[in-house]
Amino acid sequence: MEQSFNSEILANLLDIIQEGIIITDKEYRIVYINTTAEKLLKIKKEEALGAYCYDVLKKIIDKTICNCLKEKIQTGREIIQVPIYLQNIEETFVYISIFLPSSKEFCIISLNHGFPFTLSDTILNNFNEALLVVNRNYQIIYFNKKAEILTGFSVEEALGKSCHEILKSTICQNNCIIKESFEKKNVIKKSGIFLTKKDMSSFPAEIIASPLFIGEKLLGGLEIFKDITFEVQIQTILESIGDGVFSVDKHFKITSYNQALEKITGYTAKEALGKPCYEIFKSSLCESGCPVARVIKENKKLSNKQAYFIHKTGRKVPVSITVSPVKDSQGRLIGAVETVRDLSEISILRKELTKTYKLCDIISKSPLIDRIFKVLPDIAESESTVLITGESGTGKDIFARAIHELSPRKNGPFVAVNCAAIPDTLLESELFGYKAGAFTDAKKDKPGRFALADGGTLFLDEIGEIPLSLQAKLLRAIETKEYEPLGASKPEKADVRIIAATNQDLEILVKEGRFRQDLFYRINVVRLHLPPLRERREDIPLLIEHFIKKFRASKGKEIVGISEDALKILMSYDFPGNVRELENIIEYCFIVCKEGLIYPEHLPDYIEKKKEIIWPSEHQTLVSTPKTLEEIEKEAILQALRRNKWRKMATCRELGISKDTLRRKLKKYGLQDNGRKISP
Ligand SMILES: Nc1ncnc2c1ncn2[C@@H]1O[C@H](COP(=O)(O)OP(=O)(O)OP(=O)(O)O)[C@@H](O)[C@H]1O
Repeated sequence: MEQSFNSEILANLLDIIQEGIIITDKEYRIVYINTTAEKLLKIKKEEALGAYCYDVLKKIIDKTICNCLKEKIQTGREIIQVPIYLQNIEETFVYISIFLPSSKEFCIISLNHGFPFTLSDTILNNFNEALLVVNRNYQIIYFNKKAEILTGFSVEEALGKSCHEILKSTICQNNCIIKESFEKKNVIKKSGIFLTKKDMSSFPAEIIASPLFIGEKLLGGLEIFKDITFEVQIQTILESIGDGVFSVDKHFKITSYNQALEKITGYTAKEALGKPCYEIFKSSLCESGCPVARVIKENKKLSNKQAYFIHKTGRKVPVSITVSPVKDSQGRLIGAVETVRDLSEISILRKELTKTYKLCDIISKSPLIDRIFKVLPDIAESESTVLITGESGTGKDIFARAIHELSPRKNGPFVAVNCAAIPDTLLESELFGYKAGAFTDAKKDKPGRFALADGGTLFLDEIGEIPLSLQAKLLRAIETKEYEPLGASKPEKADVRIIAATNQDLEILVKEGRFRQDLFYRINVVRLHLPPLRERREDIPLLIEHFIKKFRASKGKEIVGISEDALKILMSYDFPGNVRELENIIEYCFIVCKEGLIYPEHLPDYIEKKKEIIWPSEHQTLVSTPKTLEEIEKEAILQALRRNKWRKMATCRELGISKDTLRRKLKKYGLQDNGRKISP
């Protein structure tokens, strides 16, 4: 049968090719076997010729495979490139192809020295990544289509070459990745390596190298490489922006992660990549309303959602996040990208802006008040007499209470006396008490405020109103801690700390001879001046909120805040009655307003009219246009009230009218109805 192939040239040619060739007759008896096939099958030409091919092959091919091949040949079917494992000494893999010419006169069996792929060539060529396979000597034995495109070398140029000649990567010389994978017997992945193409241009690549073993025996290795120019460009962009950016796949695994995020979360990209996003960010939204899940589900962008992350150190980081869906080239959803803005600084600034100081029941955001807060504990700690000055309603009373609360006397009584509210004739017995029989109505002993305040604090409000006749006795009581109740034969002791307050200028009263200088010096040991509300307008919104809360609780009305317009009006109002006036205004609003927000129409009328008629500014002349006598009188009373900080008694004194007359005039001009509290 050899004669059928009597062309010696053909026989010689077949003999030198690297492919094993066996030719059988139609009975599948071997009529030709070339040298490569002899070597591969470990059989001598003489033994093989005339033998049935499957008798020869089954010695080195797994029986089941051999039977399967036999069956196929017998049914006349061709076999192309089936990888088979030869159980010869070298234990190699070969591709077996069996061609049956149409005449079916003979059959050609070819044995390709191949590699143990279970994937067919078609699959490998359609593989998305460039792929090459090397043998143990780093010679390329497989090179797919993508590898051709990426490197510019054809498969013919690549096969048989050493891989470094084709890939020419920056790590080929010293850090050969495939060599490393052989040594470590593991898959190695490297990114940011530059590969040089056939045309000498280069591109950044990611390479995965894997050794190929059969049992313990190293056969070679494969390299998968891809051009990551786009990713590098994107990464460069991502690194150059200040916001944190990361992307996740559909399973919430982090696929990219920029440097800004490392700062926000404390986790490096290395720690984060490949992890589920909730493990890294631990956001306040992770469990309840995961925005990434929502975006993936609804395929819709989500903007500026406020949340916080937990930093690696456990600190809460306030953030604003925007999440967008990510699609592949065919428009299929493949994940999401999230941008993260760190709001820490903004919230620090916001906190700074909304910083409020609170001490006991006093709230403020004014640095002027904060300065007082800072010294108040020390003042409280001392036993010194304190003089609190400030216009009416600025908070002298609550500051006095705060001093008491912070002092070592806090468990003792706090007794307040408004010296202006008690008629001069009664003030002495009110302060010092009396003994039974001291005067006609004195049936039994009555302790005074000094006695009641024993071991605690006595707050003498409006101390400027104390008549001169009583000032000497008061001075003695403060200095010696001893006093004599009316009708007493001997002094009594009272361990009292004095806090005095006034809205008058005591120095002027001293000059005018209406206040004793020695008493003034005695009480003016520590002086606190409370600025009027118009000098700390920043407190207005805060106090409005405070009073709304207070009245909401006590009056049970669902008033939740103040409208911008109403706030604007109050912000530009001068508040001659200070915090007390503001408190009264809000209380008035709680009567007029049903629920929701306080609007301008809920504010007392006089506030809007103040500049026109009711509250002329201090510099406005009384008679700028012709006025009626009544108008002049009304304005004169208002000016006097203003000068006397809205105190009736002082106003009466200045105008030389009685309290009754003033009361009538105020009623006549409707001044009581305007919401302003006028002190006695
Ligand atoms: N900073 C503040 N925070 C909260 N409430 C305040 C503040 N300042 C004043 N108030 C409230 O305003 C009202 C008036 O304050 P307070 O009676 O202390 O003023 P005052 O200066 O003693 O007035 P007067 O001189 O007329 O006696 C009180 O209800 C008080 O609780």
